[in-house]
Amino acid sequence: MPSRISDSCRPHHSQKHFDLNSIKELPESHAWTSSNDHYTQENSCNFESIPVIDLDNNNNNNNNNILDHIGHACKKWGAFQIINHSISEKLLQDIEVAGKTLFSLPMQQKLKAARSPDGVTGYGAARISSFFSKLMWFEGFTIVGSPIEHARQLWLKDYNKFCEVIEEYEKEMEKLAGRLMWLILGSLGITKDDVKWAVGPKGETKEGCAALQLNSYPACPDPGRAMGLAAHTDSTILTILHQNNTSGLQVYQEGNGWITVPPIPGALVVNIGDLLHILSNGSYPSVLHRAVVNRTRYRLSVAYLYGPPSGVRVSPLSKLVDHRHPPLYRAVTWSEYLGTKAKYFDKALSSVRLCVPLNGFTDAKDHKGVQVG
Ligand SMILES: C=C1C[C@]23C[C@@]1(O)CC[C@H]2[C@@]12CCC[C@@](C)(C(=O)O1)[C@H]2[C@@H]3C(=O)O
Ligand SMILES: O=C(O)CCC(=O)C(=O)O
Ligand SMILES: [Fe+2]
Repeated sequence: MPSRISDSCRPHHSQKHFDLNSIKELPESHAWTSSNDHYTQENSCNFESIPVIDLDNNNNNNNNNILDHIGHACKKWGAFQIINHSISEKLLQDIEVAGKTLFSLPMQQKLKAARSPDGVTGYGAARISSFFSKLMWFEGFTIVGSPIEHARQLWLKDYNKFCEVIEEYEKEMEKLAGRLMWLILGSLGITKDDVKWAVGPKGETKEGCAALQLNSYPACPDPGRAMGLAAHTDSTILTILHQNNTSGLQVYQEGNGWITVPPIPGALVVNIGDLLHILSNGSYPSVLHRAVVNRTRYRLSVAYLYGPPSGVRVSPLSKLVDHRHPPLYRAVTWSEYLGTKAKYFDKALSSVRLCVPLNGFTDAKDHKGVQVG
């Protein structure tokens, strides 16, 4: 990802680094209550979760069938799981091992690759921490492109395997993300002819920008009062998430509250991000989601955050705009939007909004009447 994205993310405060693995009692700094940022741990029971979509054409009657499923999932949930997606089990295992190896290093070692105050990549707390009064039970590592510089800081030598796995994962995810973007847009009746910025001279999908985020959630002595990763939407077109076999991811659904997304071996979760919300002119709202933690089990997730190519200004697609559906958002580059998110967090989408539509539809989060966090 280009440095321009790096310029846009400035944390508001620095924090002490806790070694969460060795803490036996939840510190006050990590104890969330209902008064902290509208925090609520209540989960809904007995509700269906996000759909599982089989990407293998042979298992669906035809491509239209997949598009219908995807369209329905995007409208109703803003998220879905995919199976038969072409990412091998081996690569998913390898990335898990790479993540675990990194997070099990001693703290002083991980801090050698700490994210700098105005940087994007490296080891650190959740970027959105500055918007909350309590700390999250979380440690993260962000990679953009080659991980080699950080790998050198972490290990000095023998980091080749780690780098190979990360690069292979990024390569495979880039292909899958492009394919998913076209499927999702296809479900809105959009073709390659309608999105010039995404198509190269030979009709190929242009390489987008992306970040790989490794998320670690150690077992927590008091999970009911802790928060893994507070509620947020991603600033992406879409995010592809791999979670290990410990549940924790929850999506928010109007009327039903927080719904757990169960880990399915080999499946990947796809989240609609804010830029797709903008592209679709509000038809496919970005999904509010969070991660909760577990008393006994370690949880790891790997998010591939996919955005448009550098410098591209994303705005509601003209095919989705007419006199009855005026454009709801102004054009933004990913870098600009990340800057907006770093400043306004859950108000970022509203801050690039142009007008209130005739049908009275509001932003996903306003609509849900939920305050993020
Ligand atoms: C490209 C990016 C999206 C992200 C900010 C970042 O520069 C790299 C990390 C991403 C992440 C992952 C966890 C949730 C999130 C809100 C955050 O704090 O860092 C997202 C950011 C985002 O989507 O805005
Ligand atoms: O760990 C998870 O399940 C969620 C991670 C996430 O939301 C993110 O990385 O953006
Ligand atoms: Fe996320």
